[in-house]
Amino acid sequence: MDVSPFDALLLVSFGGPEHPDHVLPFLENVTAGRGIPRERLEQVGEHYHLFGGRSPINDLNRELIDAIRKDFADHGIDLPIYWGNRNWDPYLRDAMRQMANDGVRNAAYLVTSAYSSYSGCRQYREDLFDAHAGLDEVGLTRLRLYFNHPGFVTPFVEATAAALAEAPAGTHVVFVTHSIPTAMDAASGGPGVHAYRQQHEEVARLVAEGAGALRSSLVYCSRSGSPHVPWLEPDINDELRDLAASGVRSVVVVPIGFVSDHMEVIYDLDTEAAATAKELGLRYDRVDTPGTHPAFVEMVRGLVLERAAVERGEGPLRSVVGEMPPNPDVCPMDCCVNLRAPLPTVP
Ligand SMILES: CC1=C(CCC(=O)O)c2cc3nc(cc4[nH]c(cc5[nH]c(cc1n2)c(C)c5CCC(=O)O)c(CCC(=O)O)c4C)C(CCC(=O)O)=C3C
Ligand SMILES: [Fe+2]
Repeated sequence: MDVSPFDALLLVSFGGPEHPDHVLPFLENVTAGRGIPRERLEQVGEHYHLFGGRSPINDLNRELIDAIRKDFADHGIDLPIYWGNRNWDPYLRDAMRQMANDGVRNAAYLVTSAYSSYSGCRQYREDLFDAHAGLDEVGLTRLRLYFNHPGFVTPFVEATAAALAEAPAGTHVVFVTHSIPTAMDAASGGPGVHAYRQQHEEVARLVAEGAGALRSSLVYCSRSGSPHVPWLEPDINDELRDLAASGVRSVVVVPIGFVSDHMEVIYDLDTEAAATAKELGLRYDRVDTPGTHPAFVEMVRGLVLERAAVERGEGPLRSVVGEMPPNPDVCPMDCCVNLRAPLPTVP
C-alpha cells in the first residue's frame, strides 16, 4: 500500500450553501461571468429554499471523506485528507493554504465529477490554478476521471438490478445526467470529440447490460442558460411524457451523471421529475448514486495507489470496465476548452 510520493489527498468538489442567507451568494459564485438569466438564479434559489436553504452536497462530502479516512486506516495508508470547493466554503484556496501550512508537498487530488466536460473537469483545474497561486511548494497531481472505473459503475449496476427486481414487467430504465450546452459537449475531450456524451452512452450501456435492463434511454436534466443556446436533450420530463404516451407504466431512474445525492438529484429528479411521473400515472423509482458505497470508496484508494505507482515510474494495472480506455492521467492541452477563452489550469 505504497502511496509515495504523495503526502496528502485533496478532495475537490462543487460546494453548496448550508444556510438560507448563503443561497444567493453561492449562486452568484457559481454563475459569475456566465450570463445565466436572473430569473433562472431565483428559480434555482427556490430549489434550495425548499430544502431549508441547505444543499446536501457538503454533508455528502464529509461522509465520503470519513469513509475514505476509515478505508485508508483499515489498509494501513497514512495519508491526510483535505477538502476544498470551487463555489462555497470550504474553498479550494483555504484548502491549499492549509496544505501549505501543514507542509504538504505533493498532493493527489480527486474531483467529485466522473466525466469529461468544461464544467466537470477543466473548470475545476482552472479554479485550482487560481487557488494554487503563490503556493508553488505544494504539488498537485490529478487522479484520472473515473466514469468507467468499476468502483463507479458497480454501485449503479447493483442498485439498478435491485430496483428492477422490484419493478413490474415492462419497466423502462431512464439513465439521466446533467445537461450541458451542445458546444460544451462537442469540446469535451478535445475539439469535436463529444467525450461527455460518449462516456455517458458507455456507462448507460454497461449499467443496462449489467443490470439486465430490457429497455432504456439516456436523457438529461438541470438545463439552464439562455433558451437560444442548444443544450443536450431530451429533458427527462419530456422523456417521461413520451414514454407514458407510448404505453410505459413504470420507470427506474438511474442518475449516472452524479456521484452523490446532491441538489440536482433531490430536486430536479426526486421533486420535479417525480411530480411529472405522478401526473402521468407512471410508477417512479430512483436508484442511489455511488455516495459512500464500499466499491466507490475502494476506487478512491485504487486511484491513489495507481497514480502513485505511475509517479514512481512503475506501470500499474488500471482498473477499467467496458470498451473505452482508462482516461489519461493528464488531460491534453485542448481538452474541454471553454469556448470563451482558455484560462490557465493545473495539469
Ligand atoms: C456537468 C455538470 C455537473 C456534473 C459534474 C460535477 O459534479 O461537477 C454539475 C454539477 C453540479 N452543479 C451544481 C449546481 C449548479 N450548477 C449550475 C449551473 C451549471 N451546471 C452545469 C454543468 C454541470 N453541473 C452547467 C453547464 C451550468 C450552467 C452554466 C455554468 O454555470 O457553468 C448552477 C447555476 C444555476 C443553474 O443554472 O442551474 C448551480 C447552482 C451542483 C451543486 C448541487 C448542490 O448544491 O447540491 C453540482 C454538483
Ligand atoms: Fe451544475
